[in-house]
Amino acid sequence: MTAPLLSLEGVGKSFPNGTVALRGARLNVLPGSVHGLVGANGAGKSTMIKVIAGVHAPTTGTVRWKGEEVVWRDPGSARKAGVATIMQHVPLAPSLTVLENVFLGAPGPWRLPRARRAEFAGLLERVNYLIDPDAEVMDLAIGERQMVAILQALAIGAELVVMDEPTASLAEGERQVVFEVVRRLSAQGTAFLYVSHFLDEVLSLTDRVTVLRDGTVVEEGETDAYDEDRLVQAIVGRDLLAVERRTAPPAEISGPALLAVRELNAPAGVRDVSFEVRPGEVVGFAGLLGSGRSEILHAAYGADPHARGEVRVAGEKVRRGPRAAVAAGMALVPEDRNAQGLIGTFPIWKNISLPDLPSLALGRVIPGEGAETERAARVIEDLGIVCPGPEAMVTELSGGNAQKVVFGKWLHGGTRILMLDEPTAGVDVGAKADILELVRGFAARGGAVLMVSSEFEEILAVATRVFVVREGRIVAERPAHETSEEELLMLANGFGEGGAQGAA
Ligand SMILES: Nc1ncnc2c1ncn2[C@@H]1O[C@H](COP(=O)(O)OP(=O)(O)OP(=O)(O)O)[C@@H](O)[C@H]1O
Repeated sequence: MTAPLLSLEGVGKSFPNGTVALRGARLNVLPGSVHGLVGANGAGKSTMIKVIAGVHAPTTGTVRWKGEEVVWRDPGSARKAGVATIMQHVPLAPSLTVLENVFLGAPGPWRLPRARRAEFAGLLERVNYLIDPDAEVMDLAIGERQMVAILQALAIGAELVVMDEPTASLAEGERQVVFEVVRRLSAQGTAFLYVSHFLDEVLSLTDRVTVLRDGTVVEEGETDAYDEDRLVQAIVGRDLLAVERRTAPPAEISGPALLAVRELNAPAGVRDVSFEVRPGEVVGFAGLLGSGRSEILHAAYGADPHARGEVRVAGEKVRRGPRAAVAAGMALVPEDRNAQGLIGTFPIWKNISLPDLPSLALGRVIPGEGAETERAARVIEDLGIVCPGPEAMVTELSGGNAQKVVFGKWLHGGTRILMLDEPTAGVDVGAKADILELVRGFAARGGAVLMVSSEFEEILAVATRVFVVREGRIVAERPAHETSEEELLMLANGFGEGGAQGAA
């Protein structure tokens, strides 16, 4: 067998709070290979990446690079050795240009425009991609930023590129570009460690795969030996019950609208949107990235100060603004949950109680008697949040588990209308099924749900009705049990008959 480029043996990592994130983990990344790393939320993937990137020192075990034992005490040492790590929230300098970003970490004087430009052109040729070197990074789409990060890795001569969920927020076309580049560069000899919850990506892109569960490696081998079922089995440690698609019309949904939206317009890209949602309904918004699907949710919730239109909850007009929306029983779970959903310096229980903050004594640091800890414990249980308990700080959670906290805080309490933007982004296959079940249960108890998802399969699994969104408008409406992923995709792309504006 080829000697590994990077290998981890018996690597353990414990955090000061006692959490053991890795125990005796191993990994062998072969030169020029694409190696998949998968596991449930909290399994230890990010911790392993951080050990490789020199962010965390392992508590036990050894790291070998090209056969030599190494101790990388900071990210600079790993980078110098040839390991580039692209984290999920790509830390580029937004006010610098593409060219400046690409050579930010490169050795030598970087203000030598002419030489740098020639080098830049060479890098573009290697990846077969075009991007304006003088564009400012803040103006780029997420997919383009991802490419800048890859170019940055190449500029420092990385032999191993570690990518943490690189396609999580990308549109289909952009995902394909990333795959293309990974394939191309691995053929040229660059190795990749690829972390993703999208198992279809892992199956089609990687040569080898390692499965982590509870900090230990439970499987490793050539990807060809796996199919999706076997990977899921290894990840969650049990067979997973698929969330069954609705094949029949939902039980009679009647009564007056719980949410009525009229003539919603916003400069962010919402045009003449009107619709109603009744108690018990789950309405899916299917559209491509940039179609305005998320903007509609934000405008209806009152999070967009420039939006105009009328929003009524149970017949009562709601004033604009998140405060009034929450008071009316609306909850928005945004896609970017880290930035918008959680307070890092608060423990889990307090984050979960946040929607009721006015009723909490300010500055309290221990859980209140009964209700609050109980609620937090229930959310932890319902969503299978991996954590030491309700007192754990949210900064100590894995990415997917932190997302579950944001989702969970709205599930209990006074929420009647749940607006979900990509509710399962970043959560593992097991938790995905749990979240979809909870969405169904919330509606069954008389709530109304609005859900945006780029995975149409997921919309079809829980929605009762689907609105297709394109260019800021609802261009078609379908009962979920009468449509298919193919039809939704056609409509979202502007093919097929338009259909009525989706007023209920
Ligand atoms: N700084 C920290 N302090 C304490 N515990 C931590 C810290 N960082 C991570 N953990 C814990 O270590 C475990 C592994 O977390 P890690 O982030 O590696 O999981 P992951 O596999 O990347 O999950 P996800 O898919 O949700 O991103 C989790 O139980 C997490 O709560």
